Amino acid sequence: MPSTTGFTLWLTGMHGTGKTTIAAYIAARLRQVGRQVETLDEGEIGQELWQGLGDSKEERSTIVRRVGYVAQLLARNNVAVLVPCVSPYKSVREENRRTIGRYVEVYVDCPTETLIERDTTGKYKKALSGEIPNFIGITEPYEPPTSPEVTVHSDTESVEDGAAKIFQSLLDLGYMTSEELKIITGKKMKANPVPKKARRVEPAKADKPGKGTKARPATRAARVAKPTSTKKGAKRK
Ligand SMILES: Nc1ncnc2c1ncn2[C@@H]1O[C@H](COP(=O)(O)OS(=O)(=O)O)[C@@H](OP(=O)(O)O)[C@H]1O
Ligand SMILES: Nc1ncnc2c1ncn2[C@@H]1O[C@H](COP(=O)(O)OP(=O)(O)O)[C@@H](O)[C@H]1O
Repeated sequence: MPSTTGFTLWLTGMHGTGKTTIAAYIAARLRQVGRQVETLDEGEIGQELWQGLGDSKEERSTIVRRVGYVAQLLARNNVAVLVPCVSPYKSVREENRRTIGRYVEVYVDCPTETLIERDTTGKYKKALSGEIPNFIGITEPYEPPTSPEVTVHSDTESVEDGAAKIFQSLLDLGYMTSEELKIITGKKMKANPVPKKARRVEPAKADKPGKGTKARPATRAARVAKPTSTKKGAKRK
């Protein structure tokens, strides 16, 4: 028996891709089977945990490490922790993967053009006009994961489709049981166990960008409207 039934489901992706929506869907279903669930939403917990921190690469990395630390504390105490967090830098996410353990990375992907069209919060408009400087995916690169456990394409897959892939991965990794998933999905899902050796814990070495690791600077978006200001270290808006 593992020493905890907790795990961390880390959803990374640009702002507006659907991380929070998918996390809320998963959280509700985990509660349905009696799981203790915490969602660490960077927007909500930010005021408490990183009040005053700005938007430089270093500060963003600190934020992601802090969220990772809290996730680790909760997950080792049987909590299913959901983390919808842009977390743009691959090296920091991999650092968290190593320290947190029982970690499942979900890359929520969506073309930048679609994000700009959706723009449910108006942040892309502000980023493109330069009102929000250093915006990830517009004026700052987003580094996509190379081999996440799950990739969800939120422009072509529904929330339910994305969640089904996530549940399958949780079953394969042994973090959820087929009984729990039968209650949630109404179907008998079969596990394709991931051998312990094949589980992704990357060695602690500096990241070299390789195939598929190219950062996404949203070049088209940047061409659409060049922001008027690129001030570093500005406060998060
Ligand atoms: N500069 C920059 N670049 C990219 N994304 C940014 C930036 N500033 C804020 N955000 C994202 O906006 C989401 C909500 O932000 P909030 O204003 O509620 O809070 S906060 O900025 O996290 O403090 C939240 O994203 P989601 O978690 O995807 O909703 C923030 O990460
Ligand atoms: N397949 C999908 N998965 C998730 N969200 C989607 C999808 N299709 C459209 N959306 C919409 O996109 C928006 C994503 O917002 P949100 O979940 O807050 O994103 P994020 O947390 O990544 O910033 C929501 O309005 C949601 O309804």
